[in-house]
Amino acid sequence: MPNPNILDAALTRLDEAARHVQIDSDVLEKLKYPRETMKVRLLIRMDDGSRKSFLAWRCRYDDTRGPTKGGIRFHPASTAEEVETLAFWMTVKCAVTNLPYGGGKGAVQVDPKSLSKAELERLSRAYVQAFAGIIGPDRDIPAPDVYTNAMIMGWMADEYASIQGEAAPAVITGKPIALGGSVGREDATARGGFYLTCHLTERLGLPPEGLRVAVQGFGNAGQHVARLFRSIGAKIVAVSDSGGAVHAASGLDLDALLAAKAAGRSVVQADHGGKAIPPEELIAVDCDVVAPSAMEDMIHDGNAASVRARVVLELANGPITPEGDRILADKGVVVLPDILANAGGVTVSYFEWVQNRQGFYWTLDEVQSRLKTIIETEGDAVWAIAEDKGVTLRTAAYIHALGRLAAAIEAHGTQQFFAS
Ligand SMILES: NC(=O)c1ccc[n+]([C@@H]2O[C@H](COP(=O)([O-])OP(=O)(O)OC[C@H]3O[C@@H](n4cnc5c(N)ncnc54)[C@H](O)[C@@H]3O)[C@@H](O)[C@H]2O)c1
Repeated sequence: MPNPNILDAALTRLDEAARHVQIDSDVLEKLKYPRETMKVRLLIRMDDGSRKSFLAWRCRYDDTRGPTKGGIRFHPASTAEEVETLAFWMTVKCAVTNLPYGGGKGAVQVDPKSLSKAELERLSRAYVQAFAGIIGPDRDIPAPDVYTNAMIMGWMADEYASIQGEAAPAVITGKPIALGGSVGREDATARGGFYLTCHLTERLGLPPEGLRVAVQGFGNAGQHVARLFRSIGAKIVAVSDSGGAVHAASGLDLDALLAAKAAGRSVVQADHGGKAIPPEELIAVDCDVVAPSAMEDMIHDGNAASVRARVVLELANGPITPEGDRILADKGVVVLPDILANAGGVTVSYFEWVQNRQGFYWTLDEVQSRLKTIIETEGDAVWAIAEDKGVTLRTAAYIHALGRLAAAIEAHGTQQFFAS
């Protein structure tokens, strides 16, 4: 269940960053609340002929730097506050990576595993019917998130095109390639985090070879990051999903785990070559990098002290609470913060939007090398701020983002400008 104060906790990170820079008070005032959050009830026809209602939201947190951008989550525990927090993080993330976007997010409170495929399609189309006035290629551009995928984005783009009476592929990213998606989008979130970790290996004090990696959450982000780390010879020592967790100090059989997921089974049902462990023990396994890739608030004051990894790679959004952060910093664990570490997804979503608008499509090499350049450039900038100001990489990333957000907000005139 999401923490009801999750937005307040997220905003404390911004306040912490603001203490290290000189910015106009307008900036924090503007970022204190979301610009707009729309809540609707989606009513769909179920396969048995009955009708069922689902709560759904779309939030546009801030659009100073451009149209709002952010995924749509289908999850039974989603709330308005969670959506607004995720939209706030998107605002900051797009500023860290210097994408010409503000931040948005959406969700449907639903357990998608309880729906048939046809019901899932009706729900996805109903979402776009409800929010067609708030989304748009120059207004608010959704993408996949937890329990949504390329096929769902394709249904949504199709529904939007029917409503507008013309094709508008740039309204949504993460689409199937055959429907205007970008090559390289599928693994982009994981790839961004992977590039960042590899780029900083020496500075992070990680062994260049024989890296041991644990992955919490084995969906899009988790599966791809495991595959990418394996490609450089790393061992995947533990993984988990909503069905449980498995561990092998000598390395799990990743192909068996991926095959089980592809067949719709949990990691615990795979022929993984290790042993099942209680899911809460995953973050405490002996490894070099632990990559939370599931939900928010997974590392907190109750378990942060048990983390044995040297580095936490935040592929999930908000997996560490502020108290958890403090404990990890005291232990000397380096956290690669979500707003930089998982920004590969929105970066390649941006590339997809650019390609849709140009009607000109890039090669995989072009996508990956542009992603690498952005992640490494912004990673270096964040690292330099952390060194210069003696702050964590998270605070440094917020400072970096705040500089760009402030420049945009202050360009409309500051308090000093209007009062003088
Ligand atoms: N997909 C993207 O492009 C993208 C981009 C940026 C950030 N993220 C973030 O990454 C995280 C994962 O997103 P995704 O797209 O990979 O979702 P996904 O739906 O593909 O996978 C989520 C995974 O988490 C697992 N999970 C759920 N609850 C869990 C729990 N309590 N313990 C362990 N595992 C659990 C699920 O079983 C599933 O394997 C989210 O925080 C999301 O916001 C995703």
